[in-house]
Amino acid sequence: MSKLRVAVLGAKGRIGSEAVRAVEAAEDMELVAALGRGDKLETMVEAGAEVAVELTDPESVMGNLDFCVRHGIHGVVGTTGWTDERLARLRGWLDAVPGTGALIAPNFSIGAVLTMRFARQAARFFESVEVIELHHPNKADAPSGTATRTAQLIAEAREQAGCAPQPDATSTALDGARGADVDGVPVHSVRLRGLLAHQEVLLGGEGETLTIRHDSTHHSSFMPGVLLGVRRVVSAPGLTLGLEHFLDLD
Ligand SMILES: NC(=O)C1=CN([C@@H]2O[C@H](COP(=O)(O)OP(=O)(O)OC[C@H]3O[C@@H](n4cnc5c(N)ncnc54)[C@H](O)[C@@H]3O)[C@@H](O)[C@H]2O)C=CC1
Ligand SMILES: O=C(O)C1=N[C@H](C(=O)O)C[C@H](O)C1
Repeated sequence: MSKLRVAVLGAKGRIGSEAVRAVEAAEDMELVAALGRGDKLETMVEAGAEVAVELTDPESVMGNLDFCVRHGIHGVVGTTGWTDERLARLRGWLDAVPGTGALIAPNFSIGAVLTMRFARQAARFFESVEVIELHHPNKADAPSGTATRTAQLIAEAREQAGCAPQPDATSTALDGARGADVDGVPVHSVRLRGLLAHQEVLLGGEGETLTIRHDSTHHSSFMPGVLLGVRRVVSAPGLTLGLEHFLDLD
């Protein structure tokens, strides 16, 4: 069986270095390029990469994906900073190169994917819902990509179910006290030394609350999802948003 030829972009970063180790350890994959900032993307083409695992930063990701798609290299993308406009641009590039696929995974860990799924399921049954994400203080963006996606999924579910806007009688507040508003869902970001990646979804109704909490305590939590993405993206042309599409969830 021939091995999948994989490149990692952002190979010296916190998650990128873990991905390099995971790809090297996978029996069905060969790491053919491990690129850091300033390295030439052409190296991937010369090395015959079939899939690029993109783990850089929001400033770099679009240029890297543009290059990958133009060269028929599939993308498995964990980098954050996605907007509707960016997703539409990526879809356009993928449409122009039929057969090429890209997975955008706001979170590669199974627990985080399930948190998003459970939050979406629960959202319509409660009057109130807020998201708290907690990360290490070196994280560049806030809110996290996972929290943003979680809030979007909650908002979609509530809109489909015809839920009323959340009750909130706040009439005066310090800037930021009520968090960021993501499609009507308050999202609060904590940055704390000692943490890695954590999220709570708080749901409240009359006389009860439900808390869904997920903790990634090591970057290894993301690796089964990264490897699954690499294996599946080669036969999933176009844009796949969320690892859940590659998991057999109900
Ligand atoms: N989807 C997921 O499950 C996860 C996503 N992330 C996301 O991955 C991204 C990276 O996170 P960290 O590793 O913590 O950051 P980091 O800052 O430790 O690593 C990023 C690396 O990318 C490099 N880089 C920047 N531009 C580049 C370019 N054009 N080509 C090649 N390398 C380049 C940087 O020099 C750095 O070494 C962030 O957006 C983060 O939110 C992080 C963990 C899990
Ligand atoms: O920067 C991180 O660390 C993480 N980034 C992703 C995000 O923004 O959601 C995934 C995970 O939370 C870790």
